[in-house]
Amino acid sequence: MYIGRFVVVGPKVGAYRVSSRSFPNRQVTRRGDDTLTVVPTAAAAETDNPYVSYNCARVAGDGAVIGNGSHVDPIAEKYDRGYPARDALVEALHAMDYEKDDYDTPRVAGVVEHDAAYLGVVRRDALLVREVDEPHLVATYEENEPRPFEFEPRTAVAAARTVYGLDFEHAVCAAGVHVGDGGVGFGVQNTDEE
Ligand SMILES: NC(=O)c1ncn([C@@H]2O[C@H](COP(=O)(O)O)[C@@H](O)[C@H]2O)c1NC=O
Repeated sequence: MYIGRFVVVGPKVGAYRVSSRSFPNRQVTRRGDDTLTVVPTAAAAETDNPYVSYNCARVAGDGAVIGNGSHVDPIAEKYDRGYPARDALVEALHAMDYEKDDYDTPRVAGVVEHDAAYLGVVRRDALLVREVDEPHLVATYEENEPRPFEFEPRTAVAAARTVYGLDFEHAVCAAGVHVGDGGVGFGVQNTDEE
């Protein structure tokens, strides 16, 4: 099954996976200490599609923000300025709305804190934002309603590796986050890594 891009978040651990039919030549790279970015690889054809490169994970507020597009930045900025995670998700997802592409692709996002997690999706027909106390998944296609999801990893690296390996089609790259007592850790899984 193809579900496109998706996030899985629970307290302490979360992950984001790029799955893509149209733009497979992409990877997650670190930008400084507090940001992960999706960028085209050298093999990628040039495109003016505005949705293929963006910050997919940022350290912010009491934890980390992940998501499938440029809305990650305003969510992180609001959350960092003191908005509760729920409100940062609602405001930024509502302001940016679903993507204006051929598929009306939803925007999905998650916030991971040490003791809580939040996820949201803005689609053509709905804006849903929810606090969760166990891991949940939401994706751009098919699985576009947040639902509980069994997710065992306990580190950022394991979270990235786990979502990359899930049995949904067209895996491209993935980012993991872990929010511990000592701060936020990131993990990355790209196609050419073991
Ligand atoms: N965030 C992303 O990495 C991303 N990659 C592709 N899209 C959008 O989704 C459309 C469909 O892409 P695909 O066929 O790869 O599922 C693309 O034309 C583009 O507008 C994206 N936008 C949202 O998921």
